[in-house]
Amino acid sequence: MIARREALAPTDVGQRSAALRAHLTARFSADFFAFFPDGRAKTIGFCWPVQNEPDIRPAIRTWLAQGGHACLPVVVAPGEPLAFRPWTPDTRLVPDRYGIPTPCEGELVLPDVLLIPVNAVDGAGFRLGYGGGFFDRTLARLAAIGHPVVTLGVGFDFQRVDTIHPEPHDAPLMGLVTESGFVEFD
Ligand SMILES: Nc1nc2c(c(=O)[nH]1)N(C=O)[C@@H](CNc1ccc(C(=O)N[C@@H](CCC(=O)O)C(=O)O)cc1)CN2
Ligand SMILES: Nc1ncnc2c1ncn2[C@@H]1O[C@H](COP(=O)(O)OP(=O)(O)OP(=O)(O)O)[C@@H](O)[C@H]1O
Repeated sequence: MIARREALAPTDVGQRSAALRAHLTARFSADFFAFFPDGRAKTIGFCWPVQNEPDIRPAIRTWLAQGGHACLPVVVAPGEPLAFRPWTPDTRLVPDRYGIPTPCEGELVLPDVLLIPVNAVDGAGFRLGYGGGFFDRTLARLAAIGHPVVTLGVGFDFQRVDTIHPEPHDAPLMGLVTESGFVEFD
């Protein structure tokens, strides 16, 4: 799946990403966050695109312009949950151990919504990532501290599969956004 995505031409990734972003920004309205009734400006956790992952950065800038907040994941160490630091267009990013641009200084925050790239995703919302277990450990940690988070996968249509053969540690996504629209999982 990674090889298929990396084989996409830049213009193709650009067009698919733009379509995906349109579905995303269409949800940046009251009903998207209706299940957060406390009126706080919400923090969206997103990933800096690598290896032809969908580029949702323009949608995040739209979110910031609407008064929202954003953050990026920080790999603290293998085997640990992810941490998160705030992101604005002025934030300095430094490649982490995997080469992923990462904010290396500043406070730690928690996301209310996690937009997480998928390498594959199945009909029940189970995600195949890069095999680090970071996403599942992070969700387990957020659940343990009682911090609610909405989890949406970000991917392309061809990455949808019948089953990724989930293991007990796998936590399903609540929804998925691709170039053709939104899917909500049970
Ligand atoms: N853009 C982006 N950032 C992200 C994620 C993501 O999925 N996409 N992650 C979502 O959780 C976290 C990073 N997840 C990672 C998980 C494993 C490896 C890793 O072990 N890489 C190996 C090669 C693995 C392989 O290809 O089989 C390496 O680079 O040596 C890297 C990053 C945080 N940041
Ligand atoms: N909640 C957890 N607690 C402890 N270990 C975990 C947890 N979740 C995952 N792991 C460990 O991480 C390993 C890799 O998980 P998995 O193959 O699901 O990664 P992934 O979701 O593809 O990776 P990533 O989210 O980093 O892209 C698992 O085999 C397991 O050992």
